[in-house]
Amino acid sequence: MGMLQEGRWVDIGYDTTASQGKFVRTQSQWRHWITAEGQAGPHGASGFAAEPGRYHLYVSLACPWAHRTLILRQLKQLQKLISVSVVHPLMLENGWTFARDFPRTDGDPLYQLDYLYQLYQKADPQATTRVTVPVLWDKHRETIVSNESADIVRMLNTAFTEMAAITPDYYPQELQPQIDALNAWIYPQINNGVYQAGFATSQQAYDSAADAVFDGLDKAEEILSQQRYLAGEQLTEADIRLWTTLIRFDDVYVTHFKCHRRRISDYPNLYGYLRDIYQQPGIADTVDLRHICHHYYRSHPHLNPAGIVPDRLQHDWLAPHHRDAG
Ligand SMILES: N[C@@H](CCC(=O)N[C@@H](CS)C(=O)NCC(=O)O)C(=O)O
Repeated sequence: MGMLQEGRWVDIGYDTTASQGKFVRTQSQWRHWITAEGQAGPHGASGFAAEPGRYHLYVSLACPWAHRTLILRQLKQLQKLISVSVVHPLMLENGWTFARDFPRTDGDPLYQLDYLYQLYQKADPQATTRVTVPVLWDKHRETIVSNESADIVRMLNTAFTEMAAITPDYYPQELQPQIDALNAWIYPQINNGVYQAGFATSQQAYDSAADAVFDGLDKAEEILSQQRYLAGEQLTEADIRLWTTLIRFDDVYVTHFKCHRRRISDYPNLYGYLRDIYQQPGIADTVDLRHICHHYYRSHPHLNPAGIVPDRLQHDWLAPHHRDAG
């Protein structure tokens, strides 16, 4: 693991000493928006108009944040408009790489680079930044539009409406306050909470992160005992954001991040909901447990020095979920 410092790659891990053993995720630095006409979005510069073939999405199939963007690309049927490529699952001293010696990796189809940090250097030769996926890249201007998945999800939801098939709106106006309120606790308690539990370097930081994770899961279980999805009967962005953590939970977060108090398969509603979303068109294709398990168990030598990948759980994610029974 490492980062760019004034344009140079330095192999350093996350420092938790200044935060009493607590893992603090850094803010994404590229926050422009693709919009229908290229007008500026909620922040960032203008000039990123929605055009077929202009943008490329670099993802890891292991990463839950990248996974959100991949799912939106499927749900919004943007496959022909936005190209995608998959990095190698191992993230070690060179960060994410474009190595091809693992199934379903694509290398770098645009510039044949070796490492993702070289793409960041291309966008800004002087950058001081972590080098994260997803990256939404503009092939015309040869720069990063955004490396913040929460924003990418929103722009994929709306920017290409004029040129893509008609699809549902996953952040509909009338549900926005409710979705924002859900994201406001699901992100810190669950999405980022599992990382805070896993990367904690003090008992206290671990204890409070694990409590937050399971409080959050209990709360989600309760909501989903009343209704099919988090914001009601309609699938929204909030569900996709929760779901990419749930699908990794039993295989990885239980063991590797010590979130072992309960598994998702112990919660009847969360488990049915996990299967419900898994079974929707295009979603199962975005899930790759080999990438997920090899990434986590082999990319964090401080947590798992021998890099042993546990044997596989037997999931039946295609079993009936009965959540559409009404
Ligand atoms: N805020 C970012 C976070 C993305 C992120 O942290 N991705 C992880 C992979 S799961 C990563 O690339 N980490 C590399 C690093 O932090 O050096 C987003 O949601 O897009």
